[in-house]
Amino acid sequence: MSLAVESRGVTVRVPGKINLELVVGPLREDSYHELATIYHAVGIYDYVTAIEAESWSVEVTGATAEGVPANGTNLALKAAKMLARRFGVEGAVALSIDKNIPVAGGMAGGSADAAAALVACEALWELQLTRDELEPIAAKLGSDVPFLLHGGTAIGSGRGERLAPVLARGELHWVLWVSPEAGLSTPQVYAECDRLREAAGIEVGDPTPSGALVAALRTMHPGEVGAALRNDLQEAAISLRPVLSEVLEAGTTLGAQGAIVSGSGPTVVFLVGTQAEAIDLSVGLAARGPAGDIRRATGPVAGAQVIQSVSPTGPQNFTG
Ligand SMILES: C[C@](O)(CO)[C@H](O)COP(=O)(O)OP(=O)(O)OC[C@H]1O[C@@H](n2ccc(N)nc2=O)[C@H](O)[C@@H]1O
Ligand SMILES: Nc1ncnc2c1ncn2[C@@H]1O[C@H](COP(=O)(O)OP(=O)(O)OP(=O)(O)O)[C@@H](O)[C@H]1O
Repeated sequence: MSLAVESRGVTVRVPGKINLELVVGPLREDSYHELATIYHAVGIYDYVTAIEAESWSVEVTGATAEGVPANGTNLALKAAKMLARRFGVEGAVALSIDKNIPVAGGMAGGSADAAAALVACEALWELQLTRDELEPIAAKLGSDVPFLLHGGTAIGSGRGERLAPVLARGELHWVLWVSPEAGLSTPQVYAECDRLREAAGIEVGDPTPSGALVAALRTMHPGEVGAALRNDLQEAAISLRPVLSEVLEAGTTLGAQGAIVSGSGPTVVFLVGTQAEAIDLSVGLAARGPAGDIRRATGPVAGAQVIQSVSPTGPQNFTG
């Protein structure tokens, strides 16, 4: 995307995330669940451009734009306004979002756009803030937003907003099954998880990340990482969307080394060993799996990054 030269603007690229591990603890008094999660940013991107403007606005285009609000409820616009309020910025911005991350798909697309809007506006307004300094505002916008500021692979605790880096060298190859139906609501999936636990008489304690996954991430061996994937919301997502169990089974039968629902779903992700295996699995799933959009991505990738900045003196491009 390129900007008109007469306007000052910044474009940020931001990835979606999956949760390699999502251990859901008890419901807290503030209505959030205590979590132990391992976030992993994957190379499916939204692009958020912030241009100096007289009044606040947002427009949404791109492959997955349908259903995304182009008004004050858009999380990216909320993020830009919150940053302006916090630092006494008087101007406004016109945001445009080029959307490719599945919507309500469990890949934190709205959170990604919010993180991107913070990074874009911070650069546009020359606030000189570090990512760590943006984190408290990010956490107010949503539990997943701080992670999308950083990307990579990281442990999340608290309600998911407290981050610690994980040593993960190398690259993982993923095949994604994206639901052709509407997405799932995150609060509904958490509520279904509570309901299923209550019905089964299951009481959970404080969540802790499993050593097995952290150890597997040190070698990045796909068989070991695949065997250690865990998502406590998976059963709830399947309960609300039964086709997901067929999707998981189809990918496993076709040779995936790991198969898991992403976050609150309904996107399903499969881990394979190489790019060639990813192509083979995509072809097999498209031919024999339940109907869905099949995509490929690698991870980990960086979080929100400025890729272009335009001023009256001309554009400046950044690699990323
Ligand atoms: C499913 C995940 O994507 C896994 O990373 C996140 O936990 C959801 O993160 P998010 O979409 O940024 O969620 P938020 O916007 O903070 O919260 C939306 C709703 O999800 C539920 N929620 C979220 C996070 C959490 N730790 N416990 C919860 O129960 C709550 O009902 C909350 O009202
Ligand atoms: N910029 C945005 N992009 C996508 N959805 C947005 C945005 N702003 C607000 N929304 C609203 O948020 C809802 C959830 O969208 P999102 O794509 O973030 O879900 P998700 O990927 O399941 O989230 P998570 O994985 O963080 O639980 C959408 O249905 C939409 O109404």
